[in-house]
Amino acid sequence: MIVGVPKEIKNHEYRVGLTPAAAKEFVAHGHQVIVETNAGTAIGFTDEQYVEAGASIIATPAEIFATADMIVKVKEPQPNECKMLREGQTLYTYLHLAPDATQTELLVASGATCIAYETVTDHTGGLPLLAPMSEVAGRMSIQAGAHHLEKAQGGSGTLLGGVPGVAPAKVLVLGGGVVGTNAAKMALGMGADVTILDRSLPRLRQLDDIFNGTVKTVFSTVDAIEYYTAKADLVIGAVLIPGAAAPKLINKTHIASMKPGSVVVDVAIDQGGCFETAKATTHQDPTYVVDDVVHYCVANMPGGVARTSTMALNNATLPFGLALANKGPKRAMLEDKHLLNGLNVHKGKVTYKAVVDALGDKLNLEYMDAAEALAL
Ligand SMILES: NC(=O)C1=CN([C@@H]2O[C@H](COP(=O)(O)OP(=O)(O)OC[C@H]3O[C@@H](n4cnc5c(N)ncnc54)[C@H](O)[C@@H]3O)[C@@H](O)[C@H]2O)C=CC1
Ligand SMILES: CC(=O)C(=O)O
Ligand SMILES: [Mg+2]
Repeated sequence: MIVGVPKEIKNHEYRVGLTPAAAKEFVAHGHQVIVETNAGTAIGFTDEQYVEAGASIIATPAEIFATADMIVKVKEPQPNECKMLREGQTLYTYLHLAPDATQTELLVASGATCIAYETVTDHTGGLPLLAPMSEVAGRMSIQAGAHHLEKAQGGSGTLLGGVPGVAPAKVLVLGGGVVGTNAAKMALGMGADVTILDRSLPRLRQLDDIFNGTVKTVFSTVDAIEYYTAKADLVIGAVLIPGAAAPKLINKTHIASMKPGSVVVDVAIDQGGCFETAKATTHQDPTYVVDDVVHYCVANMPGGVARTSTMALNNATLPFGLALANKGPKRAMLEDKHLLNGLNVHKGKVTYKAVVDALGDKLNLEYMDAAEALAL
């Protein structure tokens, strides 16, 4: 199979779909790998390294999309990329379709087989291709929050850990999954006073064990959200219902109740965000202010530490990517229900229920079971 790796084009996105080491694995399995020139240069993966790995360097994205059987990316395809996809071609990348009608419409129109990293599952009920980026974004969320609590960044001038004689800042983490756990680790490490809200009691029990009582765990209710948000210096939005639009847990009234100069980091913004006041921002212009509360809502946070993120992402995506290439996408998915869960769009059919729930009426979409769609 010909595996194509275009350069990412989202704002300040320097990650790349395959590292040279991953490209070498595909070549070792008898595949041809084509990489757009300078796809990884910004993070130290040079064209020469890809050539040494056995890949070919291609001048333009148009040539990659025209030639490749499978496109391996990081971020959701931008409109001009969607328009280059075609039936019979596989797209393997993050998609986040539920909050994105434009992309969904374009992928349906393309006829291509579109596999979303973020909905591939594992036998523990986890999301193995989302997890590495959630680890990164969770850790970064505290760095970003601490930075924006500084006066010069619009914050209240609060140090997360406090100092002897001055109490630490209060950090509220909404959602104690991968992002939330990694955020809590960093916040604790900096000496903050951390509370995690989740609606899963088993998860709260696990968190209590993991943190050995050093974080407060609270069952997520409207009342708890109201109470803890008003007291927090920093709120991290980290909830997820896989593949679905994020629930809006924090409304305008909650935001208005916060202290001036408090900071919210909506990591869940890639699924539409869990703050009513959130809108996606970029690394170039990451924040805006609503009711004196600084909002940081960067939809591709791991792109900020693109070298670490690319290696972490490839560790997770490589085995599934090789299965797709070695067996062909159809057989690979039919033989692995966890990979099949990644299929969101195939031959114009939407095969992920939560996407149809979010956009079905607006786009006139009908849901089709993934295995059934693969038989088309
Ligand atoms: N902005 C960015 O650059 C990035 C964003 N993300 C996003 O971060 C979000 C979280 O991802 P993960 O931590 O991997 O998900 P996860 O599935 O590991 O954790 C989500 C947690 O939210 C909890 N939850 C769901 N509904 C809730 C509610 N109503 N109240 C309280 N808790 C609730 C679940 O019980 C679960 O523990 C996702 O939207 C993901 O796409 C991930 C990586 C990068
Ligand atoms: C998960 C995601 O959206 C990202 O890593 O950019
Ligand atoms: Mg206020």
